[in-house]
Amino acid sequence: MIRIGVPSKGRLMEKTFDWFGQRGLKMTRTGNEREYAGAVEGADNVSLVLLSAGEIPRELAAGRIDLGVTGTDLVRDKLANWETKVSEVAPLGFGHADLVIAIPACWIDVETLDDLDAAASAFRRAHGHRLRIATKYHRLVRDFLASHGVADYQLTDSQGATEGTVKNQTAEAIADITSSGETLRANHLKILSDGLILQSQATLYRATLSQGPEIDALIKRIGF
Ligand SMILES: Nc1ncnc2c1ncn2[C@@H]1O[C@H](COP(=O)(O)OP(=O)(O)OP(=O)(O)O)[C@@H](O)[C@H]1O
Ligand SMILES: O=P(O)(O)OC[C@H]1O[C@H](OP(=O)(O)OP(=O)(O)O)[C@H](O)[C@@H]1O
Repeated sequence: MIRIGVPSKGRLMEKTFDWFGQRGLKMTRTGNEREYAGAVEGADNVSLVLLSAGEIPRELAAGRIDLGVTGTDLVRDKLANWETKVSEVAPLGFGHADLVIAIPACWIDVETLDDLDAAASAFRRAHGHRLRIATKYHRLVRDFLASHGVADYQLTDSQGATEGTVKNQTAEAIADITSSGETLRANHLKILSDGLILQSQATLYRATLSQGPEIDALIKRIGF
């Protein structure tokens, strides 16, 4: 049995169902609207596993699902050496979002990562602790800042409503995804001019642990 992991709710689930539907695999949720159960028509031996988008990278890495749809941001953040654990079958053309670093719009002297580095050192001298950046993307943010020479900061974990942490005074800056930019604007935040960490989109991945002619044939059948 080939197991395909798909986000269990919202726009990502609906668009993923549409995407597979256009390629001859009809996916549906079964049971009542709160039950996380699904079915696939149009191919034998394929089962649908509805999962949180954030858990799909781990399930792929463990080989508990053979194929999975989730954002490139989540795969790259949750899996160390992600290229060894999964391979990209196809970008799906939806779920676009940019992972960015944003700071208070009122910090008029801070526009770039170099400015942030200087502001972080000044912040530490003035406050006795490091400037806090709130995010759920720990690996991606750490790697990005290290590669740009920014070191005088600390990450604060934020699993949601991250843009609110600055107003709530639990962080001075944030790293989060944005698409329309409205949430950043509404929370009086601005993106650093060189603060784009990653452009993400929903992507179909194959688990490295899942090899074999059955999966090759299914991937070929959907056109890849
Ligand atoms: N506003 C948005 N516009 C476009 N894509 C988005 C947006 N918000 C989130 N995404 C993308 O959707 C994917 C899932 O995001 P997220 O983990 O926040 O989903 P969720 O529905 O909250 O999942 P969970 O079930 O884990 O709570 C990520 O890859 C992310 O980049
Ligand atoms: O640029 P925008 O179009 O305003 O979209 C960006 C927002 O969308 C996501 O939040 P989501 O609604 O998924 O909730 P979350 O805070 O739980 O992540 C993301 O975390 C931003 O907060």
